[in-house]
Amino acid sequence: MDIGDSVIDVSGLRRRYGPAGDKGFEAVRDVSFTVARGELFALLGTNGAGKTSTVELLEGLAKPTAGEVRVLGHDPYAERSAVRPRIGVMLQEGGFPADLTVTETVRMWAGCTTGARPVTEALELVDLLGRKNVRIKQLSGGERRRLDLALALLGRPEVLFLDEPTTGLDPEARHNTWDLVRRLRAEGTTVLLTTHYLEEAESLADHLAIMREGRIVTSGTPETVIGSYPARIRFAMPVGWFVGDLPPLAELGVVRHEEDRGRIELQTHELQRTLTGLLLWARDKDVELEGLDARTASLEEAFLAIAGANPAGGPAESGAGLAGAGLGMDSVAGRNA
Ligand SMILES: Nc1ncnc2c1ncn2[C@@H]1O[C@H](COP(=O)(O)OP(=O)(O)OP(=O)(O)O)[C@@H](O)[C@H]1O
Repeated sequence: MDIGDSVIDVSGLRRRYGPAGDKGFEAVRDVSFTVARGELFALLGTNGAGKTSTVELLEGLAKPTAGEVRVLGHDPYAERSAVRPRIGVMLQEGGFPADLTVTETVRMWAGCTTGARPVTEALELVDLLGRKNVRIKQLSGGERRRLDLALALLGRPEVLFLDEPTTGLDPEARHNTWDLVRRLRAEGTTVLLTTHYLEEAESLADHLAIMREGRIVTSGTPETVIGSYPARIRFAMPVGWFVGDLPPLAELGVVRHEEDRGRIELQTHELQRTLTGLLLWARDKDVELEGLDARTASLEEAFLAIAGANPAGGPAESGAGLAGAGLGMDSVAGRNA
């Protein structure tokens, strides 16, 4: 990646809460990544993995214990006045005065924002125009999230930080938010997103990183992260036939297989080769593989294997995974290229 093109540069980032030693807690441990201009980067991880602690450092809300952050070429903490007008921040908890109406809230925010969008435009973007005279305390949780987003977008930011933007939204509002984020990205906005919705990351992200216990344990494009986990082929063994009757599984490219009461699952990194071998065998033997189902791994499977406390099924030897702990995005993505 051309460094001149990057909008967010994070290197060796650490964040400790409390004092050094056992009494403190290091929530971010040697995190490095780069986000290019116009890209959507998703930070994923289980509860407590360190996503918000990391994003707050990028937003300039706290000073790193160690390491470097550059947003639009500046230190967002030390040079806050240079960075703040160019970024939009949607925090997990907005916290607005409960008695103000939606319009009053946006107007108040616009008063502190350089080059703010008109109130109507901001509310239209997030589908809240119909609720403009409603008081904050009467909004639903999902409507408050959308108001948070409207405020983050008010100053037409070059970089947008979205911390779990669709939590609490119904499916329609979530899809509308995704469309809006896609539109903003198409207009050149760089977006850093944290989310627990893997479908959201899979569908929106150009690059993603999965954190566990304060570290990035894997990163790359959604395709490379998913591609390092095996595809699965499932079928019922024909009556009278056994796994041992199949061609040697290693020759078919199978890396692992399981059998449960006649149901077979083959795992492979070469889905086409394995499937072809299996189907040719079935044709030669003139048998039907009932319930045949072949699919690549999903981001959810990869996530559970990587970020979960109880990893199941490992990454490809050459792929991303726990072996990548502590590596920055480029080095891990490079291994998957
Ligand atoms: N102010 C604080 N003081 C001490 N520990 C904290 C503080 N804030 C967060 N932590 C701890 O740091 C760790 C990382 O928290 P963080 O909120 O960054 O995780 P997260 O990945 O954003 O989680 P979630 O998905 O639940 O929002 C957690 O163990 C949390 O308890």
